[in-house]
Amino acid sequence: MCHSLPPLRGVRGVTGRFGARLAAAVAERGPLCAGVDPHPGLLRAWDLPADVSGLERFALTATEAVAGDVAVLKPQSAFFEAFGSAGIAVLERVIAAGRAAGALVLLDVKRGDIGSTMAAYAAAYLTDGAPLAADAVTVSPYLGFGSLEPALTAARDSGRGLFVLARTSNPDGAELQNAVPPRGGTVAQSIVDEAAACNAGARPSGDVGVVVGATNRPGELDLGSLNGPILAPGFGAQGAGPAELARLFGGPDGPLRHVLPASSREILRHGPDAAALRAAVRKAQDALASLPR
Ligand SMILES: O=c1ccn([C@@H]2O[C@H](COP(=O)(O)O)[C@@H](O)[C@H]2O)c(=O)[nH]1
Repeated sequence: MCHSLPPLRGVRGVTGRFGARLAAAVAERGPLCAGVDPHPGLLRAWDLPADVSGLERFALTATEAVAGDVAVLKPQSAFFEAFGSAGIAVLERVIAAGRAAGALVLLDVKRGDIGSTMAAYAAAYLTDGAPLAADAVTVSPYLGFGSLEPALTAARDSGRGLFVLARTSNPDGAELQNAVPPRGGTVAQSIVDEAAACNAGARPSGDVGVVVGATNRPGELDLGSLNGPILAPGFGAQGAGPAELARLFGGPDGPLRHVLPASSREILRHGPDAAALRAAVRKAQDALASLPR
């Protein structure tokens, strides 16, 4: 797919590309990706009302507490969308506050549609000046990797990134993602290979990442040629720790240095106290520092 993209328009230098910006942020702050997931249960635990004022207090408190310490902040769009337009307005503020604090904001929206509609999603999330423009978004390739072309082009032309769902952290993903297509391999591997083609030759890393759950079994995927970031949700509340990350991504030629372990509830449950939230981030970062990169 990437071989057929039009040439880069050249509006940004190498330092403006997402892969380069991410590598610099990880070098400075470590690989942890902190999630902002305003679950109704967490709002209750923080003693906040289950309305948009509670959403706003929760999301901005979490963002202001942690965004200055992590390379990547990942708001989960679904929890904001649940409150309609007022929730989206809060999400816009979270994106702005996360970026102002120096984090790269990865908006977890998992969008995927036919190409013409995908172009509208690309305009919404990957275009300078759009109210919901983030540094990167999650996308679903399950309408065909080629359907992502408008997002791939928009991301590349604007210095943004994509994280393509490959082998997700939920147990239900296995049946579809480990299915074997007629040409062999697995569906998930074919997605990794398509992303790798987009990243070929990029230094220090490409702009097209994949999502591979930290909860998955080792040996299912060959990530050696990806040359791009790997978002690994499932670290923390879903049960994966540093040992699981090392088993899944470690080893002499393993892609551990490209991995962004993502944790939401395990950090957020320590709020609303900002110092406690920051301490939870530090604890996760310390645990990750023990991994070879
Ligand atoms: O495969 C995937 C893809 C995305 N997610 C998202 O990550 C967070 C995980 O939250 P935790 O509280 O750390 O479990 C959440 O926003 C998911 O939608 C994922 O879990 N798995």
